[in-house]
Amino acid sequence: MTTTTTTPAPTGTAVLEATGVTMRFGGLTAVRDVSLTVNTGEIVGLIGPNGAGKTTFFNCLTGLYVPTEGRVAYKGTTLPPKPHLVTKAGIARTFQNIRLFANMTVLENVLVGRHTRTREGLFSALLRGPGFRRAEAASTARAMELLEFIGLAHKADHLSRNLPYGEQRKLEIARALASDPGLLLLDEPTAGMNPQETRATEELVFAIREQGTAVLVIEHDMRFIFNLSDRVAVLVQGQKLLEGTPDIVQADERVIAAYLGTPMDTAPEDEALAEVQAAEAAATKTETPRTTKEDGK
Ligand SMILES: Nc1ncnc2c1ncn2[C@@H]1O[C@H](COP(=O)(O)OP(=O)(O)OP(=O)(O)O)[C@@H](O)[C@H]1O
Repeated sequence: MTTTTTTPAPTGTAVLEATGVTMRFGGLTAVRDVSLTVNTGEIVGLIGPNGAGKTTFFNCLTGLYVPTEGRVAYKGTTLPPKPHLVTKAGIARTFQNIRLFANMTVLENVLVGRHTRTREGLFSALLRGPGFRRAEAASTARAMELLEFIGLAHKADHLSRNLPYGEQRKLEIARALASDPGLLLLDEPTAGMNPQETRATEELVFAIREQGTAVLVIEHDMRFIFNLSDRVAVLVQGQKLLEGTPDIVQADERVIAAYLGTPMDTAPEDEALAEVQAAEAAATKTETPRTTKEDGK
């Protein structure tokens, strides 16, 4: 079978350009020389086995980590590695584990996400002058709009800890959207969801794209990712193994091998493919008896 590493023509201008991003933790290189572009109007999926470096890469994009090497640019401007400045620039994210303010209401949680878009400072807030009140009203209106959008407006005054799990995940997305991002990063948005909730999340992500926000999403649910994404990038052992349309990626033998845990060498391109094919051919020829394998002898 012939495999191709193809990146389709960009659908718009680049929103995110990560170039040669490397992140080392002492002796461990969690992300190695990864480049990735997300264009306006795109949903891009990022997949890879556990420990492949996906979240570390997200952390490099959002300023939580300062990459050891590489550059991250948003709409052509290099981003400073500071989370609040990255959010202010136009990139918002959700986390693998829910990070809501449990004792705040649904509306308040979304309002927290608005703070980077509110100009009013501390004095204005303390004095509660007309400027502050106008800004506060505008923020509340926008937050309510977002709650309508995700279908939680009727629960605006509920404590977030009382929401069912699927709604908490939705609320996290609303909070991220409150900063009016041009790019939304979702880290495993369907983790722990039932099939209906997953389906609803898929619809929500499409709607977010319709509204003009590009999306980069990490997911382990392959059906979700291949349905959703215009393009999928695969990370294995910190390196980008390949990138392409869902059709190309899901048919790629290296991806199948990586998910089955076949060890990869340093080069993720043709060398690795040759290794995987050679290993598979050897395994077919030897046909080791099952009992010997299970005994590990
Ligand atoms: N702060 C850290 N310090 C040291 N090592 C780290 C740190 N963060 C991540 N790592 C290591 O970097 C590698 C990549 O981890 P990362 O969490 O980015 O993978 P992942 O692809 O997101 O995995 P998963 O799908 O399980 O969430 C792992 O070996 C992990 O142990």
